[in-house]
Formats: sequence, structure tokens, C-alpha cells
Amino acid sequence: MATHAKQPSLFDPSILRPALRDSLRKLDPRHVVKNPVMFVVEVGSVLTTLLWLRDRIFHPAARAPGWFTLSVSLWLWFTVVFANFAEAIAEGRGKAQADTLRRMRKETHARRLVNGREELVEASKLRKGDRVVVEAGQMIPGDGEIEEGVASVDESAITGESAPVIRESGGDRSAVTGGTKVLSDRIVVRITADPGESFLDRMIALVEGAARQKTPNEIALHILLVGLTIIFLFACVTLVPLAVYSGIDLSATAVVALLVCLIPTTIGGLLSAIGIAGMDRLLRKNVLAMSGRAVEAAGDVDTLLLDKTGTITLGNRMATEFLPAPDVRAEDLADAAQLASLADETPEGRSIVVLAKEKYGLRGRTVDHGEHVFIPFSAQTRMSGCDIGERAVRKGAVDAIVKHVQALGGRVPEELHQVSHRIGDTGGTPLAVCDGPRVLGVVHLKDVVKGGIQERFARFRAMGIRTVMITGDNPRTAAAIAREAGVDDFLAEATPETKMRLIKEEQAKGKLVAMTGDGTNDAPALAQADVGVAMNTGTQAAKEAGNMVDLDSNPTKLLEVVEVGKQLLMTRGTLTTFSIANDVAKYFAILPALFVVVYPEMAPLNVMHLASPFSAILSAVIFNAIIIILLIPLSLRGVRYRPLGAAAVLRRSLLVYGVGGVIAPFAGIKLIDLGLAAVGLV
Ligand SMILES: Nc1ncnc2c1ncn2[C@@H]1O[C@H](COP(=O)(O)OP(=O)(O)OP(=O)(O)O)[C@@H](O)[C@H]1O
Ligand SMILES: [K+]
Ligand SMILES: [Mg+2]
Repeated sequence: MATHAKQPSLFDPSILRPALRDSLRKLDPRHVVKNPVMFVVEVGSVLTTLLWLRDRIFHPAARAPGWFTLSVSLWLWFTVVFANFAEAIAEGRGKAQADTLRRMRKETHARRLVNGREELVEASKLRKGDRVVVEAGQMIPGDGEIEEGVASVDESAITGESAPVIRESGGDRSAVTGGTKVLSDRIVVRITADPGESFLDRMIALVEGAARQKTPNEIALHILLVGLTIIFLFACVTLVPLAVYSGIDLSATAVVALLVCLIPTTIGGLLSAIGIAGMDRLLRKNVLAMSGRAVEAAGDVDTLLLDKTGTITLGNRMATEFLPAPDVRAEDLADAAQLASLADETPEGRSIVVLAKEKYGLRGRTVDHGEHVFIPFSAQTRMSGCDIGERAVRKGAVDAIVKHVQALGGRVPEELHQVSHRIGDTGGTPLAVCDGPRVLGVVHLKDVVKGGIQERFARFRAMGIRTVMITGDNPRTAAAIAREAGVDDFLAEATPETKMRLIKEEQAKGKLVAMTGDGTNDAPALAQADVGVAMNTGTQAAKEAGNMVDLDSNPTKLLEVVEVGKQLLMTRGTLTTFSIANDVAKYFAILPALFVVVYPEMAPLNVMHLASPFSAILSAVIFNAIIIILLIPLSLRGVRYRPLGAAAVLRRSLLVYGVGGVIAPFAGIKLIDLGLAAVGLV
């Protein structure tokens, strides 16, 4: 997908041209009215245009020369167009991607199963609940869950990643996406989305911005901007009697121009572009955010919950050793462990079967489904196993097996705890094995902490974010891995319920919580978290519960999500500071120029020595419009983010953008004034 394409330059012609067209179309008052500050400017543009026409037609004893009224009017129109352009160009980048995605949504046929027979139908006719067969070389016709089979799938259409991925029925990797291609084997898929509601459809709507709504923060900022606009409206209106009293001929055009210079047009014009660009930046990191609100929440996250296995560690836990109980032969332990794992398709289960084969030559077992009853692993029981005849073999977390054995009236040897503690302290996972009430020993599962993870957690700490590892594993293993990885805290022996409880507790303390997950049993927690990032490989339930989907299914992607969120908040904050500082400075730049004619005492304030009052006002209006264009790249790219504490970042940006915002207008207006004088306009 286009998300992996090199970041296009900000002003790529293919985006620039439609954006220019859009910025004129967006002059429609019904669009502009959604942005109150810009609406005031548009009303001002219409008003000054009418004033100019009136002067041309009726030649009254005009207070302002025609060239002045016309120039101000034109630059006010430019101001609105520039703001529209900022928004259009931010949207344009998503629109280009949506087009790429649409082209990909080719019409395909589906092999629908009806009463055990296949029939060929158009993919667009598939409904929820339909079952379809897909074989090697064919396109998956719709979103769904695999009911039967395993297949390798090329998902590059969605993720941009060309390496095939394995999708299989049963586990947490059973979801498939319409538009991806089966490379090997045969699967039966149960369709989970009606036409028009597929992942690809939603993705198109999202990147196009069609689904975008103002976030609560944006609404709050809008209200602030409207407040400022009203205050300045009063300030400008009261200036009129003051001017009359002082004998200054203040034209209506001048009052409108002054008003536009004072209201926060810079941030008002860039606000929506900043929001759109934030979601776009996330998309470039292959994360689909379902709402702008989620991106903002990511920028304010206090606590981050992460899984141990597969997130902090590599996740393919391998059996490395059988450690039998005192009166048990190692071979018998290996035999029982293998029996308990024959149907266990988890990496743990498979590795146990292999180790027993390698070490003790245990192979050639046939599985008889009449005789063997397999008990699959679940996060609640934390055990799995097999019943065959008299035997009931179980393997699982040590505390779970201990409870199980005690419930059956068995005795737990002291050595079991010693051995498990030893394994746990090295960061390994001890799996206890029992046959009925008899404890047979422990299997040592080894897992490896991912490379570079310490640096990632150090960055989180620098941002002031607390990281908590949650795991179903025992406290000793958890503590060892937590120490090695450098997380701040951990929760061991967790079940899906305790995960959920932890999130609620944090939220009750007023914290914003983020988490990643992929399983159906992560879904409630993903929905509860303020930022829930679901893995694209995860189940349908997980993807629907979260408010973001990571197409790369990389659990440590949260770090980048948080950074993009912070960058969005900072960009908006700094540009607001800059905009308001700018407006205040303009007030002091223009007023002395207007009044110095009648109040020579104001001369020391008139530091700018502008050519004339008309020139002062026109220069300010031009500066006011141009600054929007100049700040578009910064709004789209975002201010550079450094992982410092929130207070330090704020102090720094207030200083840079506040002081910069005060100085810029003086320099800018003076330059424009000199330019106007040079071309002989004033
Ligand atoms: N296939 C399995 N059969 C039996 N027991 C298992 C199996 N897989 C894991 N266990 C045991 O159950 C415990 C809990 O597993 P669970 O998947 O809930 O957590 P985890 O994988 O250890 O950590 P995380 O929550 O980070 O994924 C494991 O620590 C292990 O002791
Ligand atoms: K302004
Ligand atoms: Mg697990």
C-alpha cells in the first residue's frame, strides 16, 4: 500500500493541483462557517469588496483610496484561500492513498459453500455468515475468520509488507482481510462483514478523512478562538468613536483589516490541517487510527500496559530441559509432557513434542481422536493436557498445577517449588506436569528478551510514561524479565479479568491508559483502555474493540503512536502560542502608526516608522495572510519531538514560539512595508 511509499514531498504537484482547486471550492460559506475565525475573515472579504465596488460606482467622498480598499479586500480573500489550502493539502495526501486502495479493490469472485456444495458468486454479494473456500493463488473475497485450515497469505496489499504470513483457524491469528491473497493451501473462511463495511472500506474512509470529526480538544480550542474573536471585535468597534474623537479618518476597510489582523487567524486557519496531518503521520507508520481523539489521547498517555510473551520477549518459548520430580524418571516426564502436548499448537506445546523426540527418541505416536481427549490451553485455567483411558495428563503454570493436584488429593513435593524458582529467576517459564494427582516434574521453557527493548523503555521513562508488564506467568519469571527489560512495574499471574481491573484502577486515578493486544480475550481491555492498539493479525473482536489497528502487528509500535500523539499536541500548542503572540504584537505595530499623526507624543512607540497608516494596515494584512502559507509545512510535518518531561517541553516551546511570535510581525511588517514603498504602491 501507499503507506510504505517514501513520504511524498509536502508540495508534490499531484497533490498541489487538486488542493488548489479544493481551496477555491472550500470558499463556500457553508464550509467556512464551520471555522468561525475564518468565517469572520470571509465576511470581511465580502464587506471590503462591496465597499470597493460602492466607491467605484458612486464615487462618494471616500475615506480611503481605491487601491487601498481593493488591496485589503484581495488579501483578505487570499487569507481564507490560504487557510483552505492548508486543509486541502493535508487531506490531499490521504486522498491519494485512498485512490490507491480503491484501485486495489478489484471485483473478484467467491466460492461460496451452500449445503456443502460450492457456487460461484460475485464477492460484493457476500454477506455476514457466508462460508467461502479459498485456495492457493486466489484472492480472499471478504473479511472473515478462518474456520478450517492453515494458509500462508500475502497481505502486502494492506500492510505493504511482502513477506507472507501464516493464518490459521482457532488461535489469535485466524482473521483474514478481503483483498489479500492466499499463497498456499486451502482454507474455509466465515465472512464477518457485510458489503461496504469491510476493513478496506473503513480504511479508505479513514485515510480520506471522510470519517473525521472534530475532537473534543479541537472543539475546546475553537471555543477559545471564538472568545478571542469576540473580544477583538469589541476592541475594534470601540476604536471607531476614539478615532472620530481624535479626528482620524478611520475607514470601514481599515477597521475590518485591523480586526482580521488581531483575531487568531493563524491557528484558526491551520487547526484542521494539524489534526489531519497527525492521523496521516500515524498512517505512514502503518497505524490506522479510528478517530482523531485516539491520536490525541495517545499524546497524553500516562500508563502503558504491555504483554510479556511476544511483546517484551520474542515469544517463541522453547522447551529446553525436563526436570523430573525425585522419584520420577526423566523419560517418563518427557513422555507425559509430550502426550499432554500432542494437540497443543502453541509454540510451547510444539517445542515440548520436539524436545521429547530429540532427547528421548519419543516419536511415532499416533493420535486416536476416539481415545485421546485433548484439553486446550486457556488463559483462565493456564493448563492444557490430554485424557487417555485411566490417565489424565496436565501441564501448565506451576500454581495452576499445584491447585489441580491438591484438589485431587495429591501431594506436592517441595522440590517442585525449588526447581520452579530457579527457572523463574533466570527469566524462564516453568511448566509443571502431572498425571492425575501425581506431580511428574517441570519443563523449562526459555524465552528471550527482544533486542533494543531497554532503550525503548528508557524513552518512555524520559517522556514521563509508566510502563507496566502484565503476564499470566509467575511472579519470579515476571520479576526477572521486568528487570532485564527495564519496565517500571509488573503484574504476574494475570487473567483477562485482572488486566481489565488494572486498567480501570489506573483510570480511576485520573490516568490515561494505553495497551496493545491481539486476542479475543484482550478485547474488553482494548475497549476499556483510552488507547487500544489492536494487531492486524489479531482476531476480529480485538480489531473492533480497539481504536487503532497496527498493520505491522508490532506491539512495540505503541512507542511511535505515543510520539505522534505528543507531536500533534505540541504542534497545536506551539502554533496557538505563536498565533496569539503574533496578534498581540500586530496590535502594537499598527496602532502607533495610526495615531501618531494626531498624537505626536506616541512617536516613541512608533518604532516601526512605517510609510503611512495605509501602508501599515496593508502590510499587516499581507503579513497575516502569508504567515499561514509559511506555517503549512510545519503544521503538516509537526514540530520536532524530543523525549523530555512535559513541563520542560512546554517551557521550551513557550519561549521559542512565544518570543518568536512577538518578534516576527515587527520584522515581517517592516519588510513588507519597505517592499510596498519600493514598488511605489504607498
Ligand atoms: N500451551 C500451554 N499449555 C499449558 N500451559 C501453558 C501453555 N502456554 C502457557 N502456559 C502457562 O500458562 C501461563 C499463562 O499463560 P498466558 O498466555 O496467560 O501468559 P503468558 O504467555 O505467560 O504471558 P503473556 O500474558 O505475556 O502472554 C504461562 O506462563 C505458562 O505457565
Ligand atoms: K490574525
Ligand atoms: Mg500468552
